[in-house]
Amino acid sequence: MAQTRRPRRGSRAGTRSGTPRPAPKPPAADGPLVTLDIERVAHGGVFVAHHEGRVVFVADAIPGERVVARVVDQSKDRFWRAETVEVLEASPDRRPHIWAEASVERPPERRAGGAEFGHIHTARQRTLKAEVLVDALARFGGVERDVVVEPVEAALAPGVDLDAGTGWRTRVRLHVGADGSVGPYAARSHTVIPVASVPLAVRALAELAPLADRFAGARAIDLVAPSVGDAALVVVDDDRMPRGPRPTIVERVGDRDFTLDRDGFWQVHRGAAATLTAAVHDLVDGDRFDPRAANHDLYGGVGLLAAAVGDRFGDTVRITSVEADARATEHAGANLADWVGARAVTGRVDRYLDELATSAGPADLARLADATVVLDPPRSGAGRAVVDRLAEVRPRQLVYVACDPVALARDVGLLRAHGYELEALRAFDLFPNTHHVEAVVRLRAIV
Ligand SMILES: C[S@@+](CC[C@H](N)C(=O)[O-])C[C@H]1O[C@@H](n2cnc3c(N)ncnc32)[C@H](O)[C@@H]1O
Repeated sequence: MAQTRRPRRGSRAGTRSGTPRPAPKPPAADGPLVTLDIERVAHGGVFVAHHEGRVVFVADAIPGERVVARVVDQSKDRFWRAETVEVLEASPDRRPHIWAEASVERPPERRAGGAEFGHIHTARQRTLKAEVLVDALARFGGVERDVVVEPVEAALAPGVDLDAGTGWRTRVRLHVGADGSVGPYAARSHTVIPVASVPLAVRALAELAPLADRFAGARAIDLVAPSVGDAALVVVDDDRMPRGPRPTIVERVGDRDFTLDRDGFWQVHRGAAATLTAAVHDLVDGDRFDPRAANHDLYGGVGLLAAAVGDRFGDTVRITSVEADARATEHAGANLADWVGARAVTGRVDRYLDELATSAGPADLARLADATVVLDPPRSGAGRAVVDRLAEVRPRQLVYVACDPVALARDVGLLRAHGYELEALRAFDLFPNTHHVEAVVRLRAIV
């Protein structure tokens, strides 16, 4: 079993920048108990109630329920945070939390990180995620739109239980507590919850998890199960481990293989890469696609979504993958090597677009205006600087892959202000039992 000392680069479920987040303030264990009527879902896996004119964000609840909750954070004037301690009137959509059996002490399932919807039946989880997306698009994007969150098969993972929403994660980060216990962080805290197994993970990782106890001196343990080859346990920041070459893994999507660093970014389960590839493949409008234009895959990673475009339109299509991580770009170049029109460049998207906007001559600008741009930014979204630059070079269609509804909605709002229109949207339940939802949208330049 090989180990590496290098912290993993950003992943959807971990720290996306690769730098550890500061520990949030621990929740108060002695806050007041309040009885609350749960009104609706909010972004971030919590639910909205009111108490004496104040908004309360409540964990572990379901709209329609009446609960007793402990207030764990009163530091803000306008809203409090609370955690359900007793359900007085339960929703028919409530079920035992998926962590309940795995946890070795109680009541950690109430605060387990990464499975904020684990107490809700899977179908209702999807309607709640749709409500979050609809609300975010209306509030921050100015778009009224119905949304259906589609279920996703976690392809080829033995032991996956689609109904329970378990057994799908191929990457898991476990943290090591001061007492040497190993497990995920509790929600909004750096308290480690010891778990005997990891219900969201594919079976190969759940089987590896108990071994993590042997690495109590490490800062964290990453469990990685690539679709090709064996699962591995990767120790992060353990000074006892020798430095070595950075190991690579192979992930297979359809009949394409992608090589990447074992600690590099990859989608969080096997069905996710295939689902997003298919969605990008379908959402690019073929009538507007110009194979000779300056097409781009921004935040390109190791070339997954560029490959989706190549698979649809042929490998003579021109496309440039732009990615900040030099190693990922190197892999993208190799992964797309059989494709004559593809190239991969290392760079931050904002700087790359800046340079493009200032150095492009009239012919380049025309090729950019005819282009299709796929973008799959980190959770914080593309943001104003990138959106402004994109709008300047004005590609005729954008296909935007987003893992955060609010960041997506904000960027859609900015793009609409620049004369883009949201034309198509699909949303996927790539992360059952968590509050996360993935959306793929197409926008077109209208003016
Ligand atoms: C959500 S991942 C998408 C990767 C790829 N599209 C895929 O599906 O595998 C975001 C990628 O953006 C890269 N990244 C983050 N910030 C960036 C920036 N400012 N400029 C360029 N790439 C960035 C990360 O290294 C990561 O590979």
